[in-house]
Amino acid sequence: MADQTLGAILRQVRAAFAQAGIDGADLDARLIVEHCSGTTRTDSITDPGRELAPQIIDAIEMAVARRLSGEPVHRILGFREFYGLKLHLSPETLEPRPDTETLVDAVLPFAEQVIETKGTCRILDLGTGTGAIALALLHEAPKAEAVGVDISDDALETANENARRLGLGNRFSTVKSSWFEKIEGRFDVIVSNPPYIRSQVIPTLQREVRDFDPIRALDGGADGLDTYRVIATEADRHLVADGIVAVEIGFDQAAEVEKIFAKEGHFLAQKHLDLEKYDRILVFLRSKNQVLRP
Ligand SMILES: C[S@@+](CC[C@H](N)C(=O)[O-])C[C@H]1O[C@@H](n2cnc3c(N)ncnc32)[C@H](O)[C@@H]1O
Repeated sequence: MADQTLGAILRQVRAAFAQAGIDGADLDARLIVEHCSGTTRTDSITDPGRELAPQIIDAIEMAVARRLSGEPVHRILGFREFYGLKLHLSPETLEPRPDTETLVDAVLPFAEQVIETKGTCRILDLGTGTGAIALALLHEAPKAEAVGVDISDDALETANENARRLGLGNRFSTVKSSWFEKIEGRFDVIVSNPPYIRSQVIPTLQREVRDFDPIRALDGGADGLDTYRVIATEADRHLVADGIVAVEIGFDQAAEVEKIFAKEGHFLAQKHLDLEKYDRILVFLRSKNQVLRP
């Protein structure tokens, strides 16, 4: 990189990403340059002539090479924002997606309703990954408590570390378990963004997802619905009488997932759309008479 000022480097990185056909080339360039140089967006506007030190240029060049080889920008940075929280990523955690914020929105009014009557709300997050869903709920509902479950030690370590950094560690605990296997007790809310991609579709996913998100976080079995069957069958043993189950689903899975839950006696209470207007979140109740806050 010949001109080593902040403005020039940003332009060069942006051009390299655009030429490689990277979606969101502008944003990725800015995130990488700001992260490696410790600058802000304001710095690039007010001080574009700032000289960057050689070790910063080296770090930017390395990050650019990783992005050009297909690694997603947040994997390179090592963290991603979710519901306004900075969450660290690790090799076995899924990068939390904006659509999953809808799951937090869907559950929050119910959690607040439970807190008003019971003083707390017990949440079980199945397949917690970075802890995204549980930690966002705990951050928004300061009297709630959550247990994050995962099969991956690496994910549980990362979720605990995220909880600690966010000051939520005293209300968050983790259990290594295959779904409900090692879970004891009952919860007001069971929430999950399970793996829901059909196994045969995985090789066709964008390389950013296929090569960098852990397969275990994506693969939902032959029809993508394996985990919904487990949750629908076993939730009853772990829910209080007026508890709810809220799950994220694939864009075309609403009817099938509703059927799986209905077969086990759960009533569909709410459907929530994602940012692209697909049914993305389903909320189930045990009783038709229960009233949920919208
Ligand atoms: C789609 S990711 C969701 C991660 C996080 N909740 C989020 O929304 O960003 C699914 C998670 O389920 C975990 N998982 C896969 N199989 C599991 C199993 N048998 N038992 C518990 N967790 C499992 C994966 O390790 C992964 O963290």
